[in-house]
Amino acid sequence: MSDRSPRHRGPQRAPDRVRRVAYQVIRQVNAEGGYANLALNKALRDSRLSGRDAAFCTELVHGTLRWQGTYDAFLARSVSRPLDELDPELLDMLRLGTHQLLNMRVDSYAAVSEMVSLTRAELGQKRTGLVNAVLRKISQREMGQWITTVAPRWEDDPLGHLAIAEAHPRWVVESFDRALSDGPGAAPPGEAVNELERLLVADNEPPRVSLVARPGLAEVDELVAAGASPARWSPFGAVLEGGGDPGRIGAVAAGRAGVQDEGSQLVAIALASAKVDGDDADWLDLCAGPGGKSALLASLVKDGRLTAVEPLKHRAELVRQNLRTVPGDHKVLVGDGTKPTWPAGSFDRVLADVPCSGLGALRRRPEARWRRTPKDVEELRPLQEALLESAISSVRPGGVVAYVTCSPHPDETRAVVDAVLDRRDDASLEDARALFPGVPDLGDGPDVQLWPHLHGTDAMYLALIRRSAGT
Ligand SMILES: C[S@@+](CC[C@H](N)C(=O)[O-])C[C@H]1O[C@@H](n2cnc3c(N)ncnc32)[C@H](O)[C@@H]1O
Repeated sequence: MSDRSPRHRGPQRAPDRVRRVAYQVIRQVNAEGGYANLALNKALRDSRLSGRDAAFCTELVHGTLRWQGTYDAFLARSVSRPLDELDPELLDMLRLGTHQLLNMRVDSYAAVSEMVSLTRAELGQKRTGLVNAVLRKISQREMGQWITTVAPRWEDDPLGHLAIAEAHPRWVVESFDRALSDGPGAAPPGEAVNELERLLVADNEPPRVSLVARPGLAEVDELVAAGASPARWSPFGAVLEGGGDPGRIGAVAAGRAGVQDEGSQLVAIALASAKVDGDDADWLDLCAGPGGKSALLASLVKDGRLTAVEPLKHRAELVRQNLRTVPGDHKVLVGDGTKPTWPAGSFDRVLADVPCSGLGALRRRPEARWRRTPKDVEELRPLQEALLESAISSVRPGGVVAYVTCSPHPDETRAVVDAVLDRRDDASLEDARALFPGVPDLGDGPDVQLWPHLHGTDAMYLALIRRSAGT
């Protein structure tokens, strides 16, 4: 590990290598719209950081990106100009320093001194004075004191307080509050805000690595023998409690098992286990890329086939790769799910796992919460409705559709389902809760919302819709 003590070095010493890699990754993510996980993995490989250095670098990158909106509120009180007048590269430097000072056990003197060296190397000597002065101000208070200083009081504005204290944009906090107050599995009156706090805290914890043993190809026991523990509810799931690279497990390397959140497994299993009378050999995955749910559905369809649709070629290729080990006559179509190339009513079961804001998977993508906007949700709505319409038209009378999102935002979940079902007289909502055997806290139904703080899964939403003959 690098020597992190500045005391034995001269004033012009080289910056710490680990912090430099972390800073460059943060810049790439914030300046170029990159994904933290991809950029970090590449940077760790290229710089050959491993062990404790890699862990330190990961915490610097993930923590800084996850908390950056909150840190900006602190920095706004510590810089004499409005933050949007600061150069973005300087702002990222200040955020990285703030994270070390307030959220990591790095000695204040070391953190400031390291950030001054890094600023000199990356941004030039002229910027070091400002970084030194601002970070010294930040170091004068602890995290809790900063929150008390800048956040609205809980008593006056609990959502505004939580937005700062738990690092989520306010509009996201408000949408989660709506979902928890009157969505499926709503908290009892008066409890919603406490539950909201538990959700936001859970969103700030990196998830455990969750695996799926593809039915017929691998057994959970094989994953357990490789060090995983059985998942709580998915009969095909397992969890790598201590983390680590899942690729080292033979079944994963061979594509007989995969990495998949337990919530994603549960919604696919729910669709596969809904009661359907008569023919049951043709299943459709209407929005398939990258194909995690396709692979699970294809290994569950008995004596039948899955058709997987995905408009983006490179994602359709990922679906093909995910299906390569699953026996059967499965098909991948590159196309638009709203423009079916198959006759209406051709399928017995349809999954519409529609493109969404991804607000249910914030644990996985530290930068995502600050990048999404309410406009994204608004703009996705017509596509979500069109895909659900198409899914219902694609299923035969008596067959079922699962409308799924990895977002709990009510405008992407119930609002879409209600709008589409209001327009149709040939489909109705069914209670889906019985399709999640043993899973607690599913509320009053009929739709199902899973939550990170209650189920340890991504916040997956499922509505089960049955097609009737119509009038
Ligand atoms: C939430 S992801 C699906 C995840 C996938 N079911 C899985 O488990 O791996 C949504 C997918 O829908 C695709 N998509 C976007 N527009 C579409 C359209 N018009 N028709 C079908 N799929 C679409 C996106 O490219 C994306 O791959």
